[in-house]
Amino acid sequence: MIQTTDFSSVLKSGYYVDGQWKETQQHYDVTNPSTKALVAKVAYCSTKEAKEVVDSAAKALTAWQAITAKERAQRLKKWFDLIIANQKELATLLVTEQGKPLAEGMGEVVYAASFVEWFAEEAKRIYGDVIPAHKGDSRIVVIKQPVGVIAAITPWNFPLAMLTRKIAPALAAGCTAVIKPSEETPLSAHALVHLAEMAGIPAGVLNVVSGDAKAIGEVFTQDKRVRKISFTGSTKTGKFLYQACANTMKKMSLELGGNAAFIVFEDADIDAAVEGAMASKYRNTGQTCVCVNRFFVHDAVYENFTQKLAAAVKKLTVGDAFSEGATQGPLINQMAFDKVSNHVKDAIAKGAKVLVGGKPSELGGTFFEPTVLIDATKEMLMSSEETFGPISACYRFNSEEEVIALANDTDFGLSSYFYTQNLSRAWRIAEALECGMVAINEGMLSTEVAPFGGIKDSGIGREGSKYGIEEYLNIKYVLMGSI
Ligand SMILES: NC(=O)c1ccc[n+]([C@@H]2O[C@H](COP(=O)([O-])OP(=O)(O)OC[C@H]3O[C@@H](n4cnc5c(N)ncnc54)[C@H](O)[C@@H]3O)[C@@H](O)[C@H]2O)c1
Ligand SMILES: O=C[C@H](O)CS(=O)(=O)O
Repeated sequence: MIQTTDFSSVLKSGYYVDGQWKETQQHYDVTNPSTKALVAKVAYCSTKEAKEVVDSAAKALTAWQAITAKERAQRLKKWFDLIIANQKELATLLVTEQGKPLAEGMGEVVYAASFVEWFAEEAKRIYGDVIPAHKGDSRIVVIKQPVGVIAAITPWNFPLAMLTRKIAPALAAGCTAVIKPSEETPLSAHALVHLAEMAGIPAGVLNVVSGDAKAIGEVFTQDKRVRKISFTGSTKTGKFLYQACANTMKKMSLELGGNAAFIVFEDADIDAAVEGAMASKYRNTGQTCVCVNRFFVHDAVYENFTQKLAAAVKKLTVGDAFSEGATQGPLINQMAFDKVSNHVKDAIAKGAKVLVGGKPSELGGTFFEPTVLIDATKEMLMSSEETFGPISACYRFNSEEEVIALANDTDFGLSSYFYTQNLSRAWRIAEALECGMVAINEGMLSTEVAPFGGIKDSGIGREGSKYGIEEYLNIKYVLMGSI
Protein backbone atom coordinates (compact mmCIF):
# COMPACT_ATOMS: atom_id res chain seq x y z
CA MET A 1 0.00 0.00 0.00
CA ILE A 2 1.62 3.29 -1.12
CA GLN A 3 -0.04 6.35 0.37
CA THR A 4 2.06 9.20 -0.97
CA THR A 5 0.13 12.28 0.14
CA ASP A 6 -0.93 13.66 3.51
CA PHE A 7 -4.56 14.82 3.51
CA SER A 8 -4.37 16.63 6.87
CA SER A 9 -4.57 20.01 5.11
CA VAL A 10 -8.16 19.27 4.05
CA LEU A 11 -9.29 16.98 6.88
CA LYS A 12 -12.15 18.35 9.02
CA SER A 13 -14.16 16.06 11.32
CA GLY A 14 -16.63 18.38 13.08
CA TYR A 15 -19.90 19.64 11.67
CA TYR A 16 -19.92 22.94 9.81
CA VAL A 17 -22.41 25.67 10.71
CA ASP A 18 -22.31 29.46 10.43
CA GLY A 19 -18.77 29.22 9.09
CA GLN A 20 -17.54 27.33 12.18
CA TRP A 21 -16.37 23.73 12.63
CA LYS A 22 -18.15 22.55 15.78
CA GLU A 23 -17.96 19.42 17.91
CA THR A 24 -20.60 17.05 19.31
CA GLN A 25 -20.50 14.78 22.35
CA GLN A 26 -20.98 11.65 20.25
CA HIS A 27 -18.88 10.63 17.25
CA TYR A 28 -19.04 7.93 14.58
CA ASP A 29 -16.16 6.12 12.91
CA VAL A 30 -15.22 6.55 9.26
CA THR A 31 -13.16 3.55 8.20
CA ASN A 32 -11.08 2.62 5.16
CA PRO A 33 -13.12 -0.01 3.25
CA SER A 34 -9.94 -1.74 2.05
CA THR A 35 -8.20 -2.12 5.42
CA LYS A 36 -11.04 -1.42 7.92
CA ALA A 37 -8.58 0.99 9.59
CA LEU A 38 -10.04 4.04 11.35
CA VAL A 39 -9.75 7.16 9.19
CA ALA A 40 -11.46 9.67 11.50
CA LYS A 41 -14.01 10.07 14.28
CA VAL A 42 -16.69 12.41 12.92
CA ALA A 43 -19.22 14.55 14.82
CA TYR A 44 -22.45 12.56 15.19
CA CYS A 45 -25.24 15.03 14.42
CA SER A 46 -28.95 14.67 14.88
CA THR A 47 -32.06 16.83 15.22
CA LYS A 48 -30.45 19.66 17.20
CA GLU A 49 -27.55 20.16 14.78
CA ALA A 50 -29.86 19.78 11.75
CA LYS A 51 -32.02 22.62 13.04
CA GLU A 52 -28.89 24.71 13.66
CA VAL A 53 -27.74 24.39 10.07
CA VAL A 54 -31.17 25.23 8.65
CA ASP A 55 -31.20 28.36 10.86
CA SER A 56 -27.72 29.22 9.55
CA ALA A 57 -28.60 28.76 5.86
CA ALA A 58 -31.82 30.79 6.27
CA LYS A 59 -29.91 33.60 7.97
CA ALA A 60 -27.28 33.75 5.20
CA LEU A 61 -29.77 33.76 2.31
CA THR A 62 -30.53 37.49 1.91
CA ALA A 63 -26.90 38.59 1.79
CA TRP A 64 -25.90 35.79 -0.61
CA GLN A 65 -28.77 36.64 -2.97
CA ALA A 66 -27.86 40.32 -2.79
CA ILE A 67 -24.37 40.02 -4.24
CA THR A 68 -24.17 40.16 -8.00
CA ALA A 69 -24.16 37.10 -10.23
CA LYS A 70 -20.70 38.13 -11.39
CA GLU A 71 -19.43 38.18 -7.82
CA ARG A 72 -20.91 34.74 -7.14
CA ALA A 73 -19.26 33.53 -10.33
CA GLN A 74 -15.87 34.86 -9.25
CA ARG A 75 -16.06 33.09 -5.90
CA LEU A 76 -17.10 29.82 -7.57
CA LYS A 77 -14.15 30.15 -9.96
CA LYS A 78 -11.80 30.66 -6.99
CA TRP A 79 -13.31 27.53 -5.41
CA PHE A 80 -12.64 25.65 -8.66
CA ASP A 81 -9.01 26.78 -8.61
CA LEU A 82 -8.59 25.63 -5.00
CA ILE A 83 -10.10 22.21 -5.73
CA ILE A 84 -7.72 21.69 -8.63
CA ALA A 85 -4.76 22.96 -6.59
CA ASN A 86 -5.62 20.39 -3.90
CA GLN A 87 -6.34 17.51 -6.29
CA LYS A 88 -3.89 15.04 -4.74
CA GLU A 89 -4.93 15.80 -1.13
CA LEU A 90 -8.65 15.55 -2.01
CA ALA A 91 -8.13 12.35 -4.02
CA THR A 92 -6.09 10.75 -1.23
CA LEU A 93 -8.78 11.57 1.33
CA LEU A 94 -11.55 10.43 -1.00
CA VAL A 95 -10.06 7.03 -1.84
CA THR A 96 -9.11 6.44 1.80
CA GLU A 97 -12.74 6.69 2.88
CA GLN A 98 -14.37 5.32 -0.30
CA GLY A 99 -11.91 2.73 -1.62
CA LYS A 100 -11.70 3.45 -5.35
CA PRO A 101 -8.22 3.24 -6.96
CA LEU A 102 -6.21 6.46 -6.58
CA ALA A 103 -6.22 7.09 -10.33
CA GLU A 104 -10.05 7.10 -10.26
CA GLY A 105 -9.99 9.35 -7.23
CA MET A 106 -7.79 11.83 -9.07
CA GLY A 107 -10.28 11.71 -11.93
CA GLU A 108 -13.22 12.31 -9.62
CA VAL A 109 -11.62 15.48 -8.24
CA VAL A 110 -11.36 16.89 -11.77
CA TYR A 111 -14.92 15.75 -12.57
CA ALA A 112 -16.23 17.36 -9.36
CA ALA A 113 -14.35 20.58 -10.12
CA SER A 114 -15.83 20.66 -13.63
CA PHE A 115 -19.31 21.31 -12.18
CA VAL A 116 -17.98 24.24 -10.14
CA GLU A 117 -16.30 25.72 -13.23
CA TRP A 118 -19.39 25.11 -15.39
CA PHE A 119 -21.84 26.76 -12.97
CA ALA A 120 -19.45 29.64 -12.27
CA GLU A 121 -20.05 30.42 -15.93
CA GLU A 122 -23.78 29.67 -15.85
CA ALA A 123 -24.23 32.02 -12.86
CA LYS A 124 -23.85 34.98 -15.21
CA ARG A 125 -26.39 33.66 -17.74
CA ILE A 126 -29.59 33.27 -15.72
CA TYR A 127 -31.79 35.06 -18.23
CA GLY A 128 -35.54 35.78 -18.15
CA ASP A 129 -37.96 36.79 -20.90
CA VAL A 130 -39.86 39.79 -22.22
CA ILE A 131 -43.19 38.58 -23.63
CA PRO A 132 -45.42 40.56 -26.06
CA ALA A 133 -48.37 41.50 -23.82
CA HIS A 134 -51.97 40.46 -24.45
CA LYS A 135 -53.15 44.06 -23.79
CA GLY A 136 -51.86 47.34 -25.27
CA ASP A 137 -51.41 49.04 -21.90
CA SER A 138 -49.49 46.11 -20.36
CA ARG A 139 -45.97 44.80 -20.34
CA ILE A 140 -44.89 41.25 -19.39
CA VAL A 141 -41.55 40.03 -18.15
CA VAL A 142 -40.45 36.70 -16.71
CA ILE A 143 -37.71 36.67 -14.08
CA LYS A 144 -35.90 33.76 -12.45
CA GLN A 145 -35.19 33.80 -8.71
CA PRO A 146 -33.27 31.45 -6.42
CA VAL A 147 -35.38 28.80 -4.72
CA GLY A 148 -33.88 29.71 -1.31
CA VAL A 149 -32.51 27.26 1.27
CA ILE A 150 -31.82 23.87 -0.32
CA ALA A 151 -30.87 20.53 1.24
CA ALA A 152 -28.35 18.30 -0.54
CA ILE A 153 -28.24 14.63 0.48
CA THR A 154 -25.51 12.65 -1.25
CA PRO A 155 -24.24 9.06 -1.66
CA TRP A 156 -20.88 7.44 -0.90
CA ASN A 157 -19.87 6.33 -4.39
CA PHE A 158 -18.78 9.76 -5.72
CA PRO A 159 -18.50 11.80 -2.53
CA LEU A 160 -17.06 14.88 -4.26
CA ALA A 161 -18.77 14.91 -7.67
CA MET A 162 -22.28 14.14 -6.42
CA LEU A 163 -21.96 17.10 -4.05
CA THR A 164 -20.58 19.73 -6.45
CA ARG A 165 -23.19 18.61 -9.02
CA LYS A 166 -25.75 20.00 -6.55
CA ILE A 167 -23.97 22.75 -4.65
CA ALA A 168 -22.35 24.52 -7.60
CA PRO A 169 -25.66 25.29 -9.38
CA ALA A 170 -27.33 26.06 -6.04
CA LEU A 171 -24.73 28.69 -5.14
CA ALA A 172 -24.63 30.03 -8.71
CA ALA A 173 -28.41 30.56 -8.55
CA GLY A 174 -28.17 32.40 -5.21
CA CYS A 175 -29.35 29.60 -2.93
CA THR A 176 -27.83 28.61 0.41
CA ALA A 177 -27.43 24.98 1.41
CA VAL A 178 -27.55 22.41 4.17
CA ILE A 179 -25.61 19.29 3.24
CA LYS A 180 -25.82 15.71 4.53
CA PRO A 181 -23.14 13.50 2.96
CA SER A 182 -23.15 9.73 3.35
CA GLU A 183 -21.89 8.54 6.75
CA GLU A 184 -19.59 6.22 4.76
CA THR A 185 -17.75 9.17 3.18
CA PRO A 186 -18.36 12.51 4.96
CA LEU A 187 -14.77 13.74 4.95
CA SER A 188 -14.75 14.62 1.24
CA ALA A 189 -17.74 16.91 1.76
CA HIS A 190 -15.98 18.50 4.72
CA ALA A 191 -12.88 19.12 2.61
CA LEU A 192 -14.98 20.70 -0.16
CA VAL A 193 -16.69 23.21 2.12
CA HIS A 194 -13.34 23.96 3.80
CA LEU A 195 -12.01 24.99 0.38
CA ALA A 196 -15.23 26.90 -0.35
CA GLU A 197 -14.67 28.95 2.79
CA MET A 198 -11.12 29.70 1.57
CA ALA A 199 -12.63 30.79 -1.75
CA GLY A 200 -14.73 33.43 0.00
CA ILE A 201 -18.07 31.65 0.22
CA PRO A 202 -19.57 33.50 3.23
CA ALA A 203 -20.43 31.87 6.55
CA GLY A 204 -23.82 30.18 6.52
CA VAL A 205 -24.03 29.75 2.75
CA LEU A 206 -22.79 26.16 3.08
CA ASN A 207 -23.43 23.99 6.16
CA VAL A 208 -22.66 20.29 6.72
CA VAL A 209 -24.07 17.73 9.16
CA SER A 210 -23.98 13.93 9.20
CA GLY A 211 -24.66 11.12 11.68
CA ASP A 212 -28.28 10.21 12.30
CA ALA A 213 -29.45 10.31 8.68
CA LYS A 214 -33.10 9.64 9.52
CA ALA A 215 -33.32 12.38 12.16
CA ILE A 216 -31.45 14.89 9.99
CA GLY A 217 -33.67 14.00 7.07
CA GLU A 218 -36.75 14.52 9.19
CA VAL A 219 -35.67 18.10 9.93
CA PHE A 220 -34.76 18.83 6.32
CA THR A 221 -38.00 17.44 4.90
CA GLN A 222 -40.33 19.02 7.47
CA ASP A 223 -38.84 22.51 7.83
CA LYS A 224 -40.77 24.94 5.58
CA ARG A 225 -37.68 27.12 5.18
CA VAL A 226 -36.05 24.32 3.19
CA ARG A 227 -37.54 24.92 -0.23
CA LYS A 228 -35.83 22.12 -2.13
CA ILE A 229 -34.30 18.69 -1.55
CA SER A 230 -31.66 17.55 -4.03
CA PHE A 231 -31.04 13.85 -3.39
CA THR A 232 -28.75 11.31 -4.98
CA GLY A 233 -28.95 7.75 -3.76
CA SER A 234 -31.07 4.63 -3.86
CA THR A 235 -34.56 4.59 -5.29
CA LYS A 236 -35.90 3.34 -1.93
CA THR A 237 -34.58 6.36 -0.05
CA GLY A 238 -35.52 8.72 -2.87
CA LYS A 239 -39.15 7.59 -2.77
CA PHE A 240 -39.22 7.98 1.01
CA LEU A 241 -37.94 11.57 0.77
CA TYR A 242 -40.29 12.37 -2.12
CA GLN A 243 -43.29 11.39 0.01
CA ALA A 244 -41.91 13.13 3.11
CA CYS A 245 -41.61 16.45 1.24
CA ALA A 246 -45.20 16.51 0.00
CA ASN A 247 -46.64 18.39 3.00
CA THR A 248 -44.18 21.28 2.60
CA MET A 249 -44.35 21.17 -1.22
CA LYS A 250 -40.62 21.28 -1.82
CA LYS A 251 -38.97 21.37 -5.25
CA MET A 252 -37.29 17.99 -5.73
CA SER A 253 -34.31 16.65 -7.67
CA LEU A 254 -33.97 12.86 -7.40
CA GLU A 255 -31.00 11.04 -8.94
CA LEU A 256 -31.70 7.42 -8.12
CA GLY A 257 -30.82 3.84 -9.00
CA GLY A 258 -30.22 2.37 -12.42
CA ASN A 259 -30.40 -0.93 -14.34
CA ALA A 260 -28.55 0.01 -17.51
CA ALA A 261 -28.81 -2.11 -20.66
CA PHE A 262 -25.76 -2.47 -22.92
CA ILE A 263 -26.79 -3.79 -26.35
CA VAL A 264 -24.30 -5.30 -28.83
CA PHE A 265 -25.84 -5.64 -32.28
CA GLU A 266 -24.59 -8.10 -34.90
CA ASP A 267 -22.96 -5.24 -36.86
CA ALA A 268 -21.14 -3.77 -33.84
CA ASP A 269 -17.38 -3.16 -33.72
CA ILE A 270 -16.76 -5.87 -31.12
CA ASP A 271 -13.41 -4.56 -29.92
CA ALA A 272 -14.92 -1.09 -29.44
CA ALA A 273 -17.91 -2.62 -27.64
CA VAL A 274 -15.61 -4.49 -25.24
CA GLU A 275 -13.69 -1.28 -24.56
CA GLY A 276 -16.94 0.56 -23.87
CA ALA A 277 -18.20 -2.27 -21.70
CA MET A 278 -15.10 -2.13 -19.51
CA ALA A 279 -15.37 1.66 -19.16
CA SER A 280 -19.01 1.49 -18.12
CA LYS A 281 -19.18 -1.72 -16.11
CA TYR A 282 -16.00 -1.73 -13.99
CA ARG A 283 -15.62 1.97 -13.14
CA ASN A 284 -15.59 2.37 -9.34
CA THR A 285 -15.70 -1.44 -9.10
CA GLY A 286 -19.16 -1.39 -10.70
CA GLN A 287 -20.51 0.98 -8.04
CA THR A 288 -21.95 3.72 -10.23
CA CYS A 289 -25.59 4.36 -11.06
CA VAL A 290 -24.80 4.29 -14.79
CA CYS A 291 -22.82 1.04 -14.74
CA VAL A 292 -24.13 -1.58 -17.14
CA ASN A 293 -26.34 -4.02 -15.26
CA ARG A 294 -27.44 -6.18 -18.23
CA PHE A 295 -25.46 -6.98 -21.41
CA PHE A 296 -27.75 -7.94 -24.31
CA VAL A 297 -25.63 -9.51 -27.08
CA HIS A 298 -26.93 -10.59 -30.50
CA ASP A 299 -26.67 -14.37 -30.98
CA ALA A 300 -24.44 -13.92 -34.03
CA VAL A 301 -21.69 -12.21 -31.98
CA TYR A 302 -22.40 -13.67 -28.51
CA GLU A 303 -19.36 -15.97 -28.27
CA ASN A 304 -17.01 -13.39 -29.82
CA PHE A 305 -18.10 -10.57 -27.51
CA THR A 306 -18.31 -12.59 -24.27
CA GLN A 307 -14.92 -14.26 -24.79
CA LYS A 308 -13.25 -10.91 -25.51
CA LEU A 309 -15.00 -9.34 -22.53
CA ALA A 310 -13.78 -12.15 -20.27
CA ALA A 311 -10.24 -11.72 -21.58
CA ALA A 312 -10.35 -8.00 -20.76
CA VAL A 313 -11.83 -8.63 -17.29
CA LYS A 314 -9.04 -11.12 -16.51
CA LYS A 315 -6.56 -8.21 -16.84
CA LEU A 316 -8.22 -6.23 -14.02
CA THR A 317 -6.26 -6.04 -10.76
CA VAL A 318 -8.01 -6.12 -7.40
CA GLY A 319 -6.34 -4.16 -4.61
CA ASP A 320 -6.60 -1.31 -2.17
CA ALA A 321 -6.72 2.28 -3.41
CA PHE A 322 -2.96 2.82 -3.08
CA SER A 323 -1.73 -0.48 -4.48
CA GLU A 324 0.34 0.03 -7.64
CA GLY A 325 -1.73 -0.94 -10.67
CA ALA A 326 -4.95 -1.64 -8.73
CA THR A 327 -7.98 -1.14 -10.99
CA GLN A 328 -10.67 -2.67 -8.77
CA GLY A 329 -11.21 -1.68 -5.16
CA PRO A 330 -13.39 -3.14 -2.41
CA LEU A 331 -17.14 -2.93 -2.22
CA ILE A 332 -18.07 -0.14 0.19
CA ASN A 333 -19.36 -2.35 3.01
CA GLN A 334 -20.49 -5.83 4.00
CA MET A 335 -24.09 -5.19 2.92
CA ALA A 336 -22.92 -4.27 -0.59
CA PHE A 337 -20.62 -7.32 -0.68
CA ASP A 338 -23.45 -9.63 0.43
CA LYS A 339 -25.78 -8.25 -2.29
CA VAL A 340 -23.18 -8.86 -5.02
CA SER A 341 -22.44 -12.37 -3.70
CA ASN A 342 -26.15 -13.15 -3.54
CA HIS A 343 -26.74 -11.99 -7.11
CA VAL A 344 -23.93 -14.24 -8.38
CA LYS A 345 -25.09 -17.28 -6.39
CA ASP A 346 -28.70 -16.74 -7.50
CA ALA A 347 -27.66 -16.46 -11.17
CA ILE A 348 -25.55 -19.63 -11.04
CA ALA A 349 -28.36 -21.48 -9.28
CA LYS A 350 -30.69 -20.45 -12.13
CA GLY A 351 -28.34 -21.59 -14.90
CA ALA A 352 -25.74 -18.85 -15.48
CA LYS A 353 -22.18 -19.99 -16.22
CA VAL A 354 -19.02 -18.26 -14.96
CA LEU A 355 -16.51 -17.25 -17.65
CA VAL A 356 -14.24 -15.42 -15.16
CA GLY A 357 -14.38 -14.58 -11.42
CA GLY A 358 -17.62 -15.56 -9.71
CA LYS A 359 -16.41 -15.55 -6.10
CA PRO A 360 -14.96 -13.37 -3.34
CA SER A 361 -11.36 -12.21 -3.87
CA GLU A 362 -8.56 -14.00 -2.05
CA LEU A 363 -7.77 -10.57 -0.56
CA GLY A 364 -10.76 -11.14 1.75
CA GLY A 365 -12.74 -8.30 3.32
CA THR A 366 -15.23 -6.84 0.86
CA PHE A 367 -13.08 -7.45 -2.24
CA PHE A 368 -14.88 -9.45 -4.97
CA GLU A 369 -13.40 -10.92 -8.15
CA PRO A 370 -14.40 -9.06 -11.33
CA THR A 371 -16.86 -11.46 -12.93
CA VAL A 372 -18.42 -12.33 -16.30
CA LEU A 373 -21.55 -14.54 -16.32
CA ILE A 374 -23.11 -15.92 -19.53
CA ASP A 375 -26.49 -17.51 -20.29
CA ALA A 376 -28.22 -14.99 -18.02
CA THR A 377 -32.02 -15.01 -18.03
CA LYS A 378 -34.70 -12.59 -16.85
CA GLU A 379 -35.60 -14.90 -13.92
CA MET A 380 -32.34 -13.95 -12.16
CA LEU A 381 -32.31 -11.29 -9.40
CA MET A 382 -29.66 -9.26 -11.24
CA SER A 383 -32.08 -8.79 -14.17
CA SER A 384 -34.40 -6.59 -12.12
CA GLU A 385 -32.21 -5.40 -9.21
CA GLU A 386 -29.23 -3.03 -9.40
CA THR A 387 -26.20 -5.23 -8.60
CA PHE A 388 -23.84 -2.30 -7.87
CA GLY A 389 -20.72 -4.45 -8.20
CA PRO A 390 -18.14 -5.83 -10.71
CA ILE A 391 -20.47 -8.41 -12.29
CA SER A 392 -21.23 -8.59 -16.05
CA ALA A 393 -24.42 -10.53 -16.85
CA CYS A 394 -24.69 -11.47 -20.53
CA TYR A 395 -28.06 -12.22 -22.15
CA ARG A 396 -28.79 -13.30 -25.76
CA PHE A 397 -31.20 -11.69 -28.27
CA ASN A 398 -32.06 -12.06 -31.96
CA SER A 399 -34.03 -8.99 -33.09
CA GLU A 400 -34.43 -5.25 -32.45
CA GLU A 401 -38.01 -5.74 -31.28
CA GLU A 402 -36.93 -8.43 -28.82
CA VAL A 403 -34.04 -6.45 -27.36
CA ILE A 404 -36.01 -3.23 -26.97
CA ALA A 405 -38.65 -5.14 -25.01
CA LEU A 406 -35.94 -6.78 -22.87
CA ALA A 407 -34.07 -3.52 -22.24
CA ASN A 408 -37.24 -1.63 -21.28
CA ASP A 409 -38.50 -4.44 -19.03
CA THR A 410 -37.36 -2.66 -15.86
CA ASP A 411 -38.74 -0.12 -13.39
CA PHE A 412 -35.56 1.91 -13.81
CA GLY A 413 -34.78 4.36 -16.60
CA LEU A 414 -31.44 6.07 -16.10
CA SER A 415 -28.96 5.14 -18.87
CA SER A 416 -28.52 2.70 -21.77
CA TYR A 417 -25.70 1.92 -24.21
CA PHE A 418 -25.61 0.24 -27.58
CA TYR A 419 -23.13 -0.53 -30.35
CA THR A 420 -24.06 -0.57 -34.04
CA GLN A 421 -22.67 0.77 -37.30
CA ASN A 422 -26.16 1.34 -38.73
CA LEU A 423 -27.31 4.99 -38.58
CA SER A 424 -31.02 4.27 -39.03
CA ARG A 425 -30.90 1.64 -36.33
CA ALA A 426 -29.08 4.10 -34.05
CA TRP A 427 -32.00 6.52 -34.23
CA ARG A 428 -34.65 3.80 -33.88
CA ILE A 429 -33.04 2.31 -30.79
CA ALA A 430 -32.09 5.63 -29.13
CA GLU A 431 -35.69 6.81 -29.43
CA ALA A 432 -37.20 3.50 -28.28
CA LEU A 433 -35.16 3.05 -25.09
CA GLU A 434 -37.04 4.22 -21.95
CA CYS A 435 -34.34 6.14 -20.08
CA GLY A 436 -32.88 9.59 -19.54
CA MET A 437 -29.50 9.06 -21.21
CA VAL A 438 -28.36 6.96 -24.18
CA ALA A 439 -24.75 6.39 -25.33
CA ILE A 440 -24.13 5.07 -28.84
CA ASN A 441 -20.77 3.38 -29.52
CA GLU A 442 -19.45 4.88 -26.24
CA GLY A 443 -19.23 3.49 -22.70
CA MET A 444 -18.69 6.70 -20.74
CA LEU A 445 -21.45 9.32 -20.85
CA SER A 446 -20.92 11.38 -17.68
CA THR A 447 -19.91 15.00 -18.27
CA GLU A 448 -20.79 18.39 -16.77
CA VAL A 449 -21.90 19.76 -20.15
CA ALA A 450 -24.82 17.33 -20.66
CA PRO A 451 -28.06 16.85 -18.65
CA PHE A 452 -27.65 13.87 -16.30
CA GLY A 453 -30.75 12.13 -14.97
CA GLY A 454 -33.40 9.50 -15.47
CA ILE A 455 -37.08 8.62 -15.68
CA LYS A 456 -39.35 6.08 -13.97
CA ASP A 457 -37.72 4.75 -10.74
CA SER A 458 -34.41 6.43 -11.65
CA GLY A 459 -35.67 9.82 -10.58
CA ILE A 460 -36.73 13.30 -11.64
CA GLY A 461 -34.79 16.38 -12.71
CA ARG A 462 -31.44 16.88 -14.40
CA GLU A 463 -27.96 17.77 -13.12
CA GLY A 464 -25.15 19.48 -15.01
CA SER A 465 -25.54 21.25 -18.36
CA LYS A 466 -27.58 24.43 -18.95
CA TYR A 467 -30.57 22.53 -17.51
CA GLY A 468 -28.95 21.91 -14.11
CA ILE A 469 -29.30 25.44 -12.80
CA GLU A 470 -33.05 25.54 -13.51
CA GLU A 471 -33.52 23.06 -10.64
CA TYR A 472 -32.46 25.84 -8.23
CA LEU A 473 -34.59 28.63 -9.72
CA ASN A 474 -38.23 29.65 -9.55
CA ILE A 475 -39.90 31.35 -12.53
CA LYS A 476 -41.86 34.54 -11.75
CA TYR A 477 -44.19 36.19 -14.25
CA VAL A 478 -44.50 39.98 -13.79
CA LEU A 479 -47.37 41.85 -15.46
CA MET A 480 -47.21 45.67 -15.53
CA GLY A 481 -50.61 47.18 -16.40
CA SER A 482 -52.19 50.60 -17.01
CA ILE A 483 -49.22 51.95 -18.94
N1 LIG B 1 -28.66 8.69 -10.33
C1 LIG B 1 -27.50 9.10 -9.85
O1 LIG B 1 -26.94 10.13 -10.27
C2 LIG B 1 -26.84 8.31 -8.76
C3 LIG B 1 -25.52 8.63 -8.44
C4 LIG B 1 -24.88 7.90 -7.42
C5 LIG B 1 -25.56 6.87 -6.74
N2 LIG B 1 -26.84 6.60 -7.09
C6 LIG B 1 -27.55 5.53 -6.42
O2 LIG B 1 -27.30 5.56 -5.00
C7 LIG B 1 -27.31 4.23 -4.49
C8 LIG B 1 -26.03 4.01 -3.70
O3 LIG B 1 -25.82 5.09 -2.81
P1 LIG B 1 -26.19 4.92 -1.27
O4 LIG B 1 -26.01 3.51 -0.85
O5 LIG B 1 -25.49 5.99 -0.51
O6 LIG B 1 -27.76 5.26 -1.28
P2 LIG B 1 -28.68 5.50 0.00
O7 LIG B 1 -30.00 5.84 -0.50
O8 LIG B 1 -28.54 4.41 0.99
O9 LIG B 1 -28.03 6.81 0.71
C9 LIG B 1 -27.91 8.01 0.00
C10 LIG B 1 -27.88 9.15 1.02
O10 LIG B 1 -29.15 9.21 1.65
C11 LIG B 1 -28.98 9.22 3.05
N3 LIG B 1 -30.19 8.69 3.67
C12 LIG B 1 -30.59 7.41 3.78
N4 LIG B 1 -31.80 7.34 4.40
C13 LIG B 1 -32.15 8.64 4.69
C14 LIG B 1 -33.26 9.27 5.33
N5 LIG B 1 -34.28 8.55 5.84
N6 LIG B 1 -33.28 10.62 5.45
C15 LIG B 1 -32.25 11.36 4.96
N7 LIG B 1 -31.17 10.84 4.35
C16 LIG B 1 -31.12 9.49 4.22
C17 LIG B 1 -27.74 8.40 3.27
O11 LIG B 1 -27.20 8.66 4.56
C18 LIG B 1 -26.87 8.94 2.14
O12 LIG B 1 -26.31 10.18 2.52
C19 LIG B 1 -27.41 3.31 -5.68
O13 LIG B 1 -28.74 2.90 -5.85
C20 LIG B 1 -27.01 4.20 -6.86
O14 LIG B 1 -27.59 3.79 -8.07
C21 LIG B 1 -27.50 7.29 -8.09
O1 LIG C 1 -23.19 6.85 -9.74
C1 LIG C 1 -23.46 7.61 -10.67
C2 LIG C 1 -22.87 8.98 -10.68
O2 LIG C 1 -23.72 9.86 -11.33
C3 LIG C 1 -21.46 8.94 -11.10
S1 LIG C 1 -21.13 9.55 -12.68
O3 LIG C 1 -21.78 10.87 -12.80
O4 LIG C 1 -21.64 8.59 -13.67
O5 LIG C 1 -19.66 9.64 -12.76
